[in-house]
Amino acid sequence: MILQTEKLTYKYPNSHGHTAVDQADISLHKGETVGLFGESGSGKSTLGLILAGLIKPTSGMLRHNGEKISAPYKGAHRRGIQILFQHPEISFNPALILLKSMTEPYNIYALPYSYSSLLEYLKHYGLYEEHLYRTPAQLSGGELQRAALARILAIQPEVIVLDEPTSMLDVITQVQIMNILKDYQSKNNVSYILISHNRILCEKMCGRIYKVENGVFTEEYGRPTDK
Ligand SMILES: Nc1ncnc2c1ncn2[C@@H]1O[C@H](COP(=O)(O)OP(=O)(O)OP(=O)(O)O)[C@@H](O)[C@H]1O
Repeated sequence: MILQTEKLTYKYPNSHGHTAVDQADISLHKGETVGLFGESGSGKSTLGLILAGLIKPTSGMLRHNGEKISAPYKGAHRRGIQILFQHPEISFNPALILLKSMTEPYNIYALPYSYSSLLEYLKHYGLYEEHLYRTPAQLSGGELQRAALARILAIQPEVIVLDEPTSMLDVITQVQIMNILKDYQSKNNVSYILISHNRILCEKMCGRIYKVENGVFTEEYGRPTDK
């Protein structure tokens, strides 16, 4: 089991007692895609933020590869669990050109790269030299989301939380992103948590689905994946 939660609970400090995530028991295996499906406000993104180590649960426990972890993650946990947001701007410093943002993970994790290897790598994401000298505001939503994904995959995480990764994109870019994710998973055995209010997408991508209603996560079995 790569990720497991036990009675994970979260109440926002200003929420007057409302429980955003209510004793969630979630499990994720290596190479698996699990869906979190539910209406707006049901608690999906909050659980995603907890799993990614960006907020600390009010109570409950989270394990990564059997080891108890708590935010902010460090070392292998930090590198191993990543999140792709619906709005990729969140992940980029607005003042930096893309070249600076793209080299960041290589520098943080001391991974080898060269300018030409970076250019070659980015080609697979439909990004070219011309894009590297623009700031996030000078890139389209689709380009920025592909850059966000390229940046995450460069560090070879074990788990990626995909929080509505395609809902702001046109259909062609949606398909591109989903194909990159599927292809990467088949080669690297990465695990995904797919957060979506789109039942069809969840059923297409996920082996298992948790239905989310008012903070309560209930496991359902979706159709087998078509990987
Ligand atoms: N920063 C915050 N402060 C207080 N309450 C919040 C905050 N963020 C979310 N909430 C509340 O927590 C609950 C769960 O929100 P969450 O964003 O996790 O839902 P969601 O299922 O991801 O919704 P969506 O599909 O619209 O993104 C909602 O009632 C929401 O209003």
